[in-house]
Amino acid sequence: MSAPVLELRGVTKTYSVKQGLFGKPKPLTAVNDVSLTLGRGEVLGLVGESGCGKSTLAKILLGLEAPTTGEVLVDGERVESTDRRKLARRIQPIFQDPYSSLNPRKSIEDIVSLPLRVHKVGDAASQNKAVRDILDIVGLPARVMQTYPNQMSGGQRQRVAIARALIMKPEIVICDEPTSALDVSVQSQILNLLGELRDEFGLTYLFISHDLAVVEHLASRVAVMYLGRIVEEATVGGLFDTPRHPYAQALLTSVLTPDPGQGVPDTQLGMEYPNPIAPPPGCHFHPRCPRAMVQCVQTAPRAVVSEDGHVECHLFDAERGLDTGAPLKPETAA
Ligand SMILES: Nc1ncnc2c1ncn2[C@@H]1O[C@H](COP(=O)(O)OP(=O)(O)OP(=O)(O)O)[C@@H](O)[C@H]1O
Repeated sequence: MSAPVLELRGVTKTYSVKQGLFGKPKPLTAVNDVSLTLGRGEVLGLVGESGCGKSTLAKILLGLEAPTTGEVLVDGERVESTDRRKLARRIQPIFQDPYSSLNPRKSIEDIVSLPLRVHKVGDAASQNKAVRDILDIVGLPARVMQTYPNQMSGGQRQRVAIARALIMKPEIVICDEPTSALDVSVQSQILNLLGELRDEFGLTYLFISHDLAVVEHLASRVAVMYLGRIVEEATVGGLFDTPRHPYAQALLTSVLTPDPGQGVPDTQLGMEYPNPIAPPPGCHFHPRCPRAMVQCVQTAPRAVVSEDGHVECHLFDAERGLDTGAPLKPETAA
């Protein structure tokens, strides 16, 4: 990988959450000690179920939230969330829902030119030309400039959102579920467009999705997130060939189910997603893991690839080395 353009070092974000009217505030760790790097021009996929912390991570990268601990570096330089203006020129978002992320009372020209006006880039004439140019690049005719979001289809609106993100010529684009509100046929058009734009402008993407099949389309590497932690990071090929973490294995199985796009069905993992205010002890995944061992209640095992290519979870004992433990749920143990 080339020198990282974006780096997260041990980033944690904890919110204080009150449960009920008289409940005492409790800490909720939305992002837990996450370290990631993105090389220039790379597409890193970030996958995980709803509530695992993907959007919080995106907000930290966009300077919309400050990490509780840890740091974000752009081109090796530490970024403070107070540097939001500086960050906006380099990192731009594309959000999930083009219906709610575009102001319905503003014309497309106003929406797309807003970043230029906020950052006082050029005069009115050059801003108008920049809007025409970027609309052309994302495949929209100049005549849409005077129309409003409600006069457009979902795919056209997402093209507008992409144009707005790119008008500042950012280096990094945080795509937070950019296609999940769109029809399947439109999804692939938008994914293709994002791929073309990346090639043309050398963009770096963090591509967030709950759907591994969508990530596979664009990303070269994938990070799998569970309860705020990155549980596995691999190349797309590596993850699809030999997923190590049992959660990554479950995600992959869900890609092969006849109802793609729905994340991991609860039925497959046996229970609902845990409450991040009271995460399970030991390995956070153990209550849902079909291969959990008794010891997983205390400690997270390591995934080890055996000589025949099988992935097994092993406990690590300083004296005995790697060892398999006793199954927690004998009835499901393979
Ligand atoms: N401002 C906040 N205050 C308190 N808790 C929050 C806040 N923002 C997020 N959370 C909690 O942090 C956890 C992670 O949320 P986040 O939105 O980052 O997850 P996600 O993976 O992006 O989910 P989704 O795909 O549903 O948006 C959730 O339990 C959420 O309720």
